[in-house]
Amino acid sequence: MPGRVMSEDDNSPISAREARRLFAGLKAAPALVLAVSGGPDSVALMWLAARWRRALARGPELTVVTVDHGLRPEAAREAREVKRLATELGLPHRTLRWRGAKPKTGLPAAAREARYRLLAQAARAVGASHVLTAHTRDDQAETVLMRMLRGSGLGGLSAMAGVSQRDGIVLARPLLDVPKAQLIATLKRAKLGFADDPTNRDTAFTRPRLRALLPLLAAEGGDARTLVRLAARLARANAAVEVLADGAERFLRLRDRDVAPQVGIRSFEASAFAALPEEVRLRLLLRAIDALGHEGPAELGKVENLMSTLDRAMAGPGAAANGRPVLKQTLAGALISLAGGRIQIAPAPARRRKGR
Ligand SMILES: Nc1ncnc2c1ncn2[C@@H]1O[C@H](COP(=O)(O)OP(=O)(O)OP(=O)(O)O)[C@@H](O)[C@H]1O
Repeated sequence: MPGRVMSEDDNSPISAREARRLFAGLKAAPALVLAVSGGPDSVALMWLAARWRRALARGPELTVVTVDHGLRPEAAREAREVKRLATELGLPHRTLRWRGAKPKTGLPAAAREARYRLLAQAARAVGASHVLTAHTRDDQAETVLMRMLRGSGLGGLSAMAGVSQRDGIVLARPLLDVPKAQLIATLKRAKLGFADDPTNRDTAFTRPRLRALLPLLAAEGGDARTLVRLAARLARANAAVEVLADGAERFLRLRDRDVAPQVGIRSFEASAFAALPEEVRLRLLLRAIDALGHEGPAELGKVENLMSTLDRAMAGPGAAANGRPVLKQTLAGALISLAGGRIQIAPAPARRRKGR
């Protein structure tokens, strides 16, 4: 099948009308933090948000925040450049530094974690309800691809949500359906410069390597739009499974009404649990382990292994008999046991905790 040809719209600058639609849900917020690295996407976000806000009689206060991860010598200069642009647009700007030890492995993930923590702190400091990032449709497609290669579950393959919560702050991605090419066109039209972060092309990292694959996939018909559509469909299925898991949890609790609830312990009747669909059982285990374990979140693959072990133990002799547990296993700081026909999930004893 020939590759999809980009529509003209994919390359056109974003109009004021289109920007009003992108930011429509944010009008009533008291204040917004714009996360701006100085790269093209986030400079475009800043410019579009400033233009949108100027056209409103009343609307949220905007504050631009740049995080300097302390990893590249140019970062401080780039932050100053963002400040200059923000000031030109009449917006206040703050630079926040990631201090402390940097890990030797998993540096991009640790930097991202630190960045979101600092952005949430900045939002609280200025009374903002939301942090806005400039993730684009291309970023979303890369995320889908990364997670496909990792063999992620439904939740992971749903990729990034347009709106989510983090540390009590709403994380919004208003440009998630916008192709990067449109942001570049917007910058060109506005005659705005931006920083070129070489890490984005550094093939020592997975994401840039996968980014290079995207044109090849597009030539086979799997362009960004297709990958993003896949993520949206899986997000829908994922939301449905979550609702089923809510219902199953209520059902199991109802069946448990004769059992005195113990604080900090979840317990399911094993036969009722076994009758549920596999994906729902996995969610229930994941939820209980994440809620009660102290090393979460649990890895999906490990919970899948645990469930196979549980299935075998439930089918084996002695599972329903009272007495010694037929299974006892720790996972992500939670202790899972099967005894007397019940599955029980509790915090793992302190002495089993990592590093103690
Ligand atoms: N150092 C940073 N300071 C503030 N916000 C950042 C920073 N790095 C990333 N972000 C935010 O997170 C979004 C996605 O991050 P990602 O690493 O994909 O962006 P980037 O390639 O560094 O920069 P850009 O998306 O601006 O081109 C950015 O669009 C931006 O909104």
